[in-house]
Formats: sequence, structure tokens, C-alpha cells
Amino acid sequence: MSKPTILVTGGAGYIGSHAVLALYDAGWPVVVVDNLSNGSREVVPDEVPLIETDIGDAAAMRAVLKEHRVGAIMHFAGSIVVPESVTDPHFYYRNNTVASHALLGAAMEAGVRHLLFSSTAATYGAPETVPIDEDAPTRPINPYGWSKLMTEQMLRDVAATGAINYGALRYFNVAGADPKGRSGQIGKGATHLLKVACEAAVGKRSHVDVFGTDYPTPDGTCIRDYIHVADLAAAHVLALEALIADPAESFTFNCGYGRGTSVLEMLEMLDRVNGTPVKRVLGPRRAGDPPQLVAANRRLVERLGWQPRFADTGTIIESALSWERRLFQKEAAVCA
Ligand SMILES: NC(=O)c1ccc[n+]([C@@H]2O[C@H](COP(=O)([O-])OP(=O)(O)OC[C@H]3O[C@@H](n4cnc5c(N)ncnc54)[C@H](O)[C@@H]3O)[C@@H](O)[C@H]2O)c1
Ligand SMILES: O=c1ccn([C@@H]2O[C@H](COP(=O)(O)OP(=O)(O)O[C@H]3O[C@H](CO)[C@@H](O)[C@H](O)[C@H]3O)[C@@H](O)[C@H]2O)c(=O)[nH]1
Repeated sequence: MSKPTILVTGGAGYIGSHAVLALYDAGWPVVVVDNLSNGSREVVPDEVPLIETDIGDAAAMRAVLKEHRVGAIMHFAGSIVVPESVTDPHFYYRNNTVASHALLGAAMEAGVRHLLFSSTAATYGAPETVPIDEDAPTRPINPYGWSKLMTEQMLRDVAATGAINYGALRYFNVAGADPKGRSGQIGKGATHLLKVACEAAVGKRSHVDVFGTDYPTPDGTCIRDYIHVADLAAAHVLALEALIADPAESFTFNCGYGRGTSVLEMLEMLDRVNGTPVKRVLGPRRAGDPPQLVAANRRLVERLGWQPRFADTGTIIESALSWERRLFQKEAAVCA
């Protein structure tokens, strides 16, 4: 049977572009929609159509779905910065929840029956126990987490009518870059720890701020479960296949390795990979940060047969650093 066309929303962004590469490498026809608010054309392969539009524009989305005879959607488009969601919650509900509602409506009208959604560990809030499994209470502690949890609920209710089936993948902290160097994190005004630290390592920044050293963790800094973006992209292809194979089944899976690394441990590992230390500035806590997020990933492994290939922390950091070096050289060449 021939493979249906997959619409990747946010496919010019960090994780979406890696999913596009994984689909493309596996021979799926792909079309990307991205409003380029935080995406870049250069990370989308030339052969993949990129339509610059907003997913909140239901009429435009209906037209794309019909014109490209889309069979399933991978929905990455959205706003992603936790502290920004605290200062501008209205925007986060609009761009994450309201825009997803419009996209879902367009999908239902166009008869698209499968949707894979980028959800987040932020739906759990500050969990009482780690590792966190998918049945843990969902009590977000920031508007970003709520905006994603509301979208999950909408998908769950619509799927219960039989109109669609969906997969919600709750990512933990995504890091690293395509092992073949075709994509990586670009994003304007980086805020993610490893991206910021790599920018400091190549000389784009003077230092890394460490947000909070008084958390109830062994070294006082926050613990996260960093997952390589290429392993995450591979999980998406498996999840897509599962959705298409069994249209009656929907699912929610954590995506992480089940391993916690503190902010200071990440920086120490970066120093080792880079060979020279980056300067740290120890500072106060950042709003909206839970102390510890580590995934229980048994469901992803058992139900999808997911086998991570790039889990080593050094490998994650090396790929992020070599991407950052390449970006830096490119920018230097443009300025010269
Ligand atoms: N990066 C992480 O660690 C992480 C963790 C958990 C979940 N997620 C989720 O994964 C998804 C992708 O995140 P990312 O890190 O690749 O971010 P990103 O900003 O690199 O990618 C998001 C893309 O969506 C586009 N976009 C935003 N709003 C849009 C809209 N209304 N219409 C069309 N395009 C729009 C942006 O231009 C960008 O290219 C997001 O939904 C995010 O919430 C990310
Ligand atoms: O310059 C920095 C940046 C971050 N941190 C800390 O590093 C940790 C990780 O922060 P960051 O990389 O910004 O990611 P999170 O805030 O944990 O959020 C990411 O991971 C979540 C899932 O765990 C996703 O939902 C979000 O979309 C994604 O941005 C946190 O303790 C931060 O306080 C610093 O100390 N200094």
C-alpha cells in the first residue's frame, strides 16, 4: 500500500524539521505548514513543499489538507517558552490551544483521521514522584503546560466520537541535532539550556546563567530528562504507523530516556566535550520551573518498539555543539 501524505505543522522548527527528515528518509510524502515565527526554511529539504501560513487559519488549513490529499497530521506548531507563557498567557492559549482547535476543525472537515500531537512533560507540573508515568496526575504549574493539556483533552473528547484517532507524545527535554548535520536548533532568542550553553561555548555569549541552586536536588539545580531529537523523531514515525494501523486506538506516551541530569551536570559534560569550560553565573530561580522531570518510558518502548540510538549524554551534546559551530561559521561568513 502506498504511503499517505503527512502534513507536518511547525515543520520548519527544531523538532518538526527532524520529524520531516525522519519521514523523508523513510519514504513518506510530506508537506510542511509553518508561519516561520520561529522556523527557518533552510532546515526543510528542498523537495518538501513548505507552505507559509498560520495553523489558526482554518480556511487556509482546509485548502492545504485537500490540495495535498493529506492522510495524517503531525502537529508541532506552537509556542514553547515556559517563562514567556507566564508573562503572556493569553498568547499561549491562542497560539497553542485555540490554533490547535482551528487545525482540528479543518482536519475533521477535510476527513483527515489521524493526528499526532506534540505534548509535553509540563502537563505533569511538579510531580510528587519520579520517574513520572502517563497515569500520574496532570497539574501544570505554568500556562504553557495548561495550553497543551487543554489540547490533549480536546483531542481525547473528539476521538471518543470516532471522528479521529490521536497520539499525544509528551516530550521531556529535547536536545541535540541531526547526526547528519542537516538540521538543529536555530530559533530566535534561544532559551533552552543546552542551546544557550552551546552558544556560550562557541563564543556567541559570555556565560550561562544557572537558574536556581536551592532546589531539593543533590546539587541544588533542576533535573531534566534530555532526549536526543533524532530518537524523538524516530518515535514519531513509529507512532504515526501505529495510528494508521489501528484507527480505533488513541494513546499518550512519555518520550524520554528515564534518566535525570542536573543543570550543573549538563554543563560539566559540555565542558568535557568542548575541552574548555563555559562561564556559569549562579542566579535565582526562573518562574515556572519544576525541580525534577524524569520520564517513565515503558509504554513508548513496549507499545511502539522504540529503540533509542543516541541516548548517550556526550553524543547529545556533541551533536548540539557541532551544529552550533556550523551555525557560527555560517554567520561569521555572512558578516565578513
Ligand atoms: N523543545 C522541547 O524541549 C519541547 C518539549 C516538549 C514539547 N515540545 C513541543 O514540540 C513542538 C515543537 O517545538 P520546537 O522545540 O521544535 O519549537 P520551534 O519553535 O522550533 O518549532 C515550532 C514551529 O512552529 C511554528 N509555529 C508556531 N506557531 C505557529 C502557528 N500558529 N502556525 C504555524 N506555525 C507556527 C514556528 O515558526 C516553528 O517553526 C511544540 O509544540 C512544543 O510545545 C517541545
Ligand atoms: O540559560 C538557562 C536555561 C535553562 N536553565 C535551566 O535548565 C533547565 C531546563 O530548562 P529549558 O532548557 O529552558 O527547558 P524547560 O524549561 O525544562 O522546558 C523544556 O522542556 C519541557 C519538558 O520538560 C518542554 O515542555 C518545554 O517546551 C521545553 O522548553 C531548567 O531548570 C532551567 O531553569 C538554566 O539554568 N539556564
